[in-house]
Amino acid sequence: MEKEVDQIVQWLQQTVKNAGVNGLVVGVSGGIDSAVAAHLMKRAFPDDSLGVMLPIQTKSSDIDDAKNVIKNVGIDSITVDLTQTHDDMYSQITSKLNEKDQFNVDSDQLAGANLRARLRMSTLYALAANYNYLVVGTDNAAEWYIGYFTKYGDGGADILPLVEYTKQEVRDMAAYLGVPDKLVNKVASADLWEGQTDEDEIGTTYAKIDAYLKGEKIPEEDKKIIENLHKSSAHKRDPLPQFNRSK
Ligand SMILES: Nc1ncnc2c1ncn2[C@@H]1O[C@H](COP(=O)(O)OP(=O)(O)OC[C@H]2O[C@@H]([n+]3cccc(C(=O)O)c3)[C@H](O)[C@@H]2O)[C@@H](O)[C@H]1O
Ligand SMILES: Nc1ncnc2c1ncn2[C@@H]1O[C@H](COP(=O)(O)OP(=O)(O)OP(=O)(O)O)[C@@H](O)[C@H]1O
Ligand SMILES: [Mg+2]
Repeated sequence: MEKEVDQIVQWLQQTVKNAGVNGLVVGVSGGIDSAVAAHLMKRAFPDDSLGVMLPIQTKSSDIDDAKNVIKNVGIDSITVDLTQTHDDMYSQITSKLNEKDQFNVDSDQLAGANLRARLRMSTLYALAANYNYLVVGTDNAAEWYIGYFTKYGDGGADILPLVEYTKQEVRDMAAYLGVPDKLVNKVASADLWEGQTDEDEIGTTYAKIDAYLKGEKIPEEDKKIIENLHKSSAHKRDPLPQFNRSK
């Protein structure tokens, strides 16, 4: 693990150097992925790493977890509460749709949820520009493979240090980096709506997705879920479709 961590840290340093910027910024949610990212960043750039807490109607226990991550890592931090901004924007959008009698209740939960992720992304980019930093995305291999992220939301980032690590590998790395057990074993949640958990929404478990990615045999039903999600989220990983004049 020590070697893996050293390699990621060196890669972070090299990538920042190649980009001609000063350091790195990440959103810290109180979840495991951003805790690991923050630790790695602190190792790479002790004086040029920023952890940002971006609550949007966030539970106080998650805010406490995020504060503890900031404290344990010893990283510089900023909190920008986006609750009011989100509520204003969301109500403007829905009231305009209601005026036209075109508000789609069925898509509402996800549309509102993705708005949160995109507001967080916008805030991180504003801070990145201020400090001349890059935005660190926290997607792991499982999330990336099935497209479990908001396009241009948490998926909108400059670099992805954890994208080749399974969820379990991220947990193992967290334990090595000294993240408290409580967080290492915390149920993964995107914090996009009350009571949301990743595994409930996805319909399979991280353990099964990790196993699938390692080429191990998993139940047919889970394999189908994973393969369907991978296929339907290809547009999030591929380059943008561009009209080609010469064809
Ligand atoms: N074939 C295609 N080619 C090009 N673009 C295509 C497309 N199909 C849809 N699109 C576009 O993509 C949009 C749908 O993608 P997107 O907006 O991402 O939305 P979607 O994939 O529907 O939802 C995001 C998922 O990621 C989860 N999430 C989000 C944020 C954080 C986390 C977390 O773990 O923390 C998890 C969230 O709970 C939800 O399950 C469509 O509205 C459309 O604009
Ligand atoms: N309240 C928040 N404040 C700051 N950043 C956030 C917040 N919620 C989500 N994010 C950002 O969005 C990323 C994606 O969320 P995701 O839930 O996948 O990761 P996590 O919370 O770090 O770990 P886990 O998946 O175990 O919950 C986070 O890693 C973080 O960078
Ligand atoms: Mg989370």
